[in-house]
Amino acid sequence: MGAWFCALTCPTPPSQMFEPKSCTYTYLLGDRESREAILIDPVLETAPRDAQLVKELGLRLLYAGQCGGRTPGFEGRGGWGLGILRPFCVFLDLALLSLPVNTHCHADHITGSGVLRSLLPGCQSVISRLSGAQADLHIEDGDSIHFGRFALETRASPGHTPGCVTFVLNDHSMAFTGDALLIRGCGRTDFQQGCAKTLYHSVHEKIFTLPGDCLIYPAHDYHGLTVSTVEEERTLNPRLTLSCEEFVKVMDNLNLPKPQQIDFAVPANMRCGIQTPPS
Ligand SMILES: N[C@@H](CCC(=O)N[C@@H](CCS)C(=O)NCC(=O)O)C(=O)O
Ligand SMILES: [Fe+2]
Repeated sequence: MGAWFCALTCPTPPSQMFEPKSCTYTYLLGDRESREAILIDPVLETAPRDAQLVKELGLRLLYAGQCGGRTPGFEGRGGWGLGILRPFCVFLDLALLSLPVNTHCHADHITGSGVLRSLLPGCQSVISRLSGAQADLHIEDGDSIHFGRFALETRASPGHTPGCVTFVLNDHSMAFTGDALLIRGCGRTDFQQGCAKTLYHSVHEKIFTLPGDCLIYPAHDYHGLTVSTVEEERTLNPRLTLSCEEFVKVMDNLNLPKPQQIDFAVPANMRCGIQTPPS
């Protein structure tokens, strides 16, 4: 496989970038040939680290413009933005950018997307339309985000929030599940219009239907775990192996403390994590 994580010289095993305060994983994926890259779930505090890595790796500018149909960069089912056709990808020699995409409107940290837009000129943020959050580009179920020879397929996986999506690499070798599916766990459903029944169906229909050896990369881990597989979670996840009815009961009785940053993270993330949001 030609997609790599984080280090050009280290295609395997994939590495992840960690933000310790919220235990968030940020993933950098790129195509060796074109140098186009995508950042999944960047965090405000570690955005400078991510930008530095993008620069060190000599990534080319991936410019995400609004577009009305099929473009070299995006293939969506519906119309994009205002339907104005503009090129999605513009390459600038040694430009320093990748595309930050968010699996959902996070409650526990402020997204790094807004800061990355400043640190890496031309960088544009992506989130699902159903999140209701502001971004340069809004994606929907079935949309593909291309980077070089690769693409991430967007699979709507609501339940933790209504706008949650899972990104699946086009060869189905890895899935970035956000907070829908965590390793031996799943996202809570007690805020942000969460719904346990919806989450159960999302995971079973959109993630557990992937090949058993598909790698699962979540947005968080609180136990030091880094990666799982569809087969592992299908058989070992203590919540998602229950019946839907039992799952709902478990989720209704988690009694977790609310995330420390929720009161300011959610409003900020609705505005791309910055005070001056993209229009
Ligand atoms: N203690 C953390 C918040 C932990 C938390 O609530 N995590 C969420 C995912 C981020 S919105 C979650 O869904 N957890 C599920 C679980 O079973 O732990 C903090 O204060 O930030
Ligand atoms: Fe979350």
